[in-house]
Amino acid sequence: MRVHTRRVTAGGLLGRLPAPTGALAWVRDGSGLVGWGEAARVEVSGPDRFAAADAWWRDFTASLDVEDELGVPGSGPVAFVSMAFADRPGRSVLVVPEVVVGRRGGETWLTTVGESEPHPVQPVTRPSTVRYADGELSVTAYREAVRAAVARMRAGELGKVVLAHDLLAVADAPIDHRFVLQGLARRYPECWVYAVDGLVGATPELLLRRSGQVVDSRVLAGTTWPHDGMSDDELEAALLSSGKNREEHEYAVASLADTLRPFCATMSVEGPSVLRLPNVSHLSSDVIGTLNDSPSLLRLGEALHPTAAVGGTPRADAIAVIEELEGMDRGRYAGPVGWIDGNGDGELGIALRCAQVEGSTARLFAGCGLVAESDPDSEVREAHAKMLPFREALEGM
Ligand SMILES: C=C(O[C@H]1C=CC=C(C(=O)O)[C@@H]1O)C(=O)O
Repeated sequence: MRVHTRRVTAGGLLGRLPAPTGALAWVRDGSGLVGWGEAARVEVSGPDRFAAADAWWRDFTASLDVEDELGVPGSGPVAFVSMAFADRPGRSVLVVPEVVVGRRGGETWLTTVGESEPHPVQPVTRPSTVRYADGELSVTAYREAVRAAVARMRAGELGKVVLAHDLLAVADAPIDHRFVLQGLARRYPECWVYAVDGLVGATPELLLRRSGQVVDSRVLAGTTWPHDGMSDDELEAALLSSGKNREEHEYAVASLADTLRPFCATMSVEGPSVLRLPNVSHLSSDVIGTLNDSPSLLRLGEALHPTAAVGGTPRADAIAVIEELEGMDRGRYAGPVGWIDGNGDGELGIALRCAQVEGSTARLFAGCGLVAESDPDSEVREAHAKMLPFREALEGM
């Protein structure tokens, strides 16, 4: 199959997506990648899903006839990736678009894969009404699950666990993924706005980016949101001095850094500082490293997932508590999402602040990191605040 990348004149990315569904995107503040059409796709599952996806991608790219004028990360063959959170059940997806448009550092490129059919551009539509209903885990059941998890941490069974719940949004017409993506991009330029196989969202958290030998990650955990008339500066100061939030954050940083360190010749951690978003603020740390070998981004993602930003500490105990107390299938929420290229480079975020969109229904997810000091009512409010980006984008606010 022939793959051809060439420079094109600059222009927006999300505005190029031709159809209401099937959008592929990974865009932050106007830069990134969008794609459409499917030249190839693979679905994998189980504990070996990363290895299976990696092997498939290596075989697929080895068979390609590539002409790439740029030779930068994201030019040449690209697959959009969305991995299931859990080993089972779960369906992970890699999609190779027929057409990719990429943009970084003032350069814009277009890649075609195989014989691409023309994709007529359809107008973007918005729903006129949206109704909400409980998902698999209602808000009240979530509060009880949080209470039970906190009791276990107070009894010393584990240090941290992240519990999530879901919410159904039902629109009066099939949801146009581009409408949601554009709304998210407008309000959350600091986030990576993404869409892969119907999972649509805007994540502030980068699991790992690999550009040659350099890797970096943005770890988030510990959250506040506007309340009690506090100013942004007061909220920030309270977050930085909160023992409970710092503990949550330290677990998340340690889980990422301790796993990444053996792959690196050098590694440094900076933080925490505060990342301010319109709906919430997070404690945020940046981890930067130089690899001592050349593992692909997918194999690195396999080692790192799930960090304690979405799982917990110890990891295996936290996964068992999540399975027992959430009792729902997270699907691809909280799994790695992003893109990889033919050199094993790419970007994997953590699929947060998202929904699985099917027809006129969206299943929204949000979770909260819990430690022994957590208060169930506050965690319910925090999860609500984390669902606002998707809700507002869907409602056109
Ligand atoms: C699990 C989520 O957020 C994670 C990322 C940032 C802060 C978090 C927290 O403070 O609980 C969570 O660990 C989610 O948005 O669903």
